[in-house]
Amino acid sequence: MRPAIQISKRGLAMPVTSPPTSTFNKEKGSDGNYTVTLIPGDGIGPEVSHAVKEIYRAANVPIKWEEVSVAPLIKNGKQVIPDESIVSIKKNTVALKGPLATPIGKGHVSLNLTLRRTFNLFANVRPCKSLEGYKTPYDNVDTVLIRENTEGEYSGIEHEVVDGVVQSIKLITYEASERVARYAFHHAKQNGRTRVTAVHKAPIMKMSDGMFLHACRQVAKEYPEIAYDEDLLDRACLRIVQDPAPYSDRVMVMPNLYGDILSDMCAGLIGGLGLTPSGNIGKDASIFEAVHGSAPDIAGQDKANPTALLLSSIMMLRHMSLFDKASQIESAIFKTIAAGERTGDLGGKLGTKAFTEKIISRL
Ligand SMILES: NC(=O)C1=CN([C@@H]2O[C@H](COP(=O)(O)OP(=O)(O)OC[C@H]3O[C@@H](n4cnc5c(N)ncnc54)[C@H](O)[C@@H]3O)[C@@H](O)[C@H]2O)C=CC1
Ligand SMILES: O=C(O)CCC(=O)C(=O)O
Repeated sequence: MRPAIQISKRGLAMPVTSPPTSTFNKEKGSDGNYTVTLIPGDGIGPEVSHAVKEIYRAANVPIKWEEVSVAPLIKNGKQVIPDESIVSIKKNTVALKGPLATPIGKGHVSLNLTLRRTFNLFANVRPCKSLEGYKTPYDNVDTVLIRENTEGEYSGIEHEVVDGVVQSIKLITYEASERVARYAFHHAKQNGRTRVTAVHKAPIMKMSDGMFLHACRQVAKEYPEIAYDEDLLDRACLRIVQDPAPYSDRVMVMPNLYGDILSDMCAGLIGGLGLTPSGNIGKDASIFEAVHGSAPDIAGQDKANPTALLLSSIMMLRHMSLFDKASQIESAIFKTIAAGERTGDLGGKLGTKAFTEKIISRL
C-alpha cells in the first residue's frame, strides 16, 4: 500500500540510523556500587521512591543513589531544569524518576517532557502484563507499547492565532518516526515478539501519521522475520478491551499522545496505574519511571502503591545487566501481591510502608 502522502525527498533520502540501542557501560565505583540518579518527584513520588530505596537496601543492590531535584529555575528569563540534575544524568547515564506534576493550562512546561527532550529519550517502552494472583476481568494482558517520546502532539508548540483561536502543532519528523520504529522492531526481536503493529489515525492525520506509517513500513523491510501490520487507534482500543490475548505476540508502536492514552487504558485492564512501569530510552541516557503521575488525591497519606516505580526500577536493573537482583525483587513483589498483601488501589488494606515491609520479608 502506498503512503497517503508524498514524502519529501529529504525524508526518503534520510540515512538509516544505526540500531538505536542504548548501552549501559559504566564501571562500578571504588565502593563496589553503580551510581544512579534519583529524582524523587512530586506528590506520591517521595513515598514510592522511599519504598524503592528501602527494598534496594534490604536486597543489597549495588547502587548508590545520587538524589537530585528538577524543580525549575529561572535562568536568563527562561524556566530551566537545574544544571545539577542534567550533569548527574549525563554522568550516570541511568536515572529513576518519580512523577512530576504539571500545572494545567498555565505555569511551567512539563518537566517530564523537558527531560525526555533534553536527553533525546526517543522511545518510551511501556509493558503491561496481568499479575498472577491478582484477578481482574482480564487475566491475559501482556502488551508492550512503544511510544514516540520527543515530538508529535507533545511538541509544546502552541500559539494564539487571533483572539479565541489557538493552534497546537503536532510535529512529526521522519527521523524520529524511523528511530522509534527501528527501536520497536529491535525490541520485538530481542524479546521474542513476532509482530510489530503501528497504531495511527492516518485516515484523518494524513500527513503526520501518514509519514509515521511510511517510516514504520520502511523499517519493517529490514526485519523480514518480524510480521508488520497497522491498526487504527480507536479500533485498537476496542479490540484490546474486548480481548487482549492477541496482543501478547507483538509490540505496538505509535506517536506520542496515542501511547500516553493507550498505556493508561491497558493499565486499567490489569488493576490500575499502581502497577505499570516504563522506561524512557535514549542513546546516551535512559530514565525509568512509572506510567502514573503524582496522584495528588492520595499524596502524603501512605496510600500509594509503589509497585509501578519498583517495576520501572526492575526494567532499569535489567538495562544495567543486574539480572539476579531484578528477578529477586520482582519475585518478592509478585509473591506479596499474590498472597493478598496489597495496597488500597488493589482492594487491600496495607499502606505503602507496610506493603514495602512485606516485600522485604520475601526477598
Ligand atoms: N510521568 C509523569 O511524571 C506523569 C506526571 N503526571 C502529572 O501528575 C499529576 C496528576 O495527574 P493525574 O491525572 O491525577 O494522574 P495520576 O496518574 O497521578 O493519578 C490518576 C489516578 O490514579 C491513582 N494512582 C496513580 N498512581 C498510583 C499509585 N502508585 N498507587 C495508587 N494509586 C495511584 C491516583 O490516585 C488517581 O486516582 C498531573 O500534574 C500530571 O501532569 C501525569 C502522568 C505522568
Ligand atoms: O508531564 C506530565 O505532566 C504528563 C506526562 C504524561 O502523561 C506522560 O507523558 O507520561
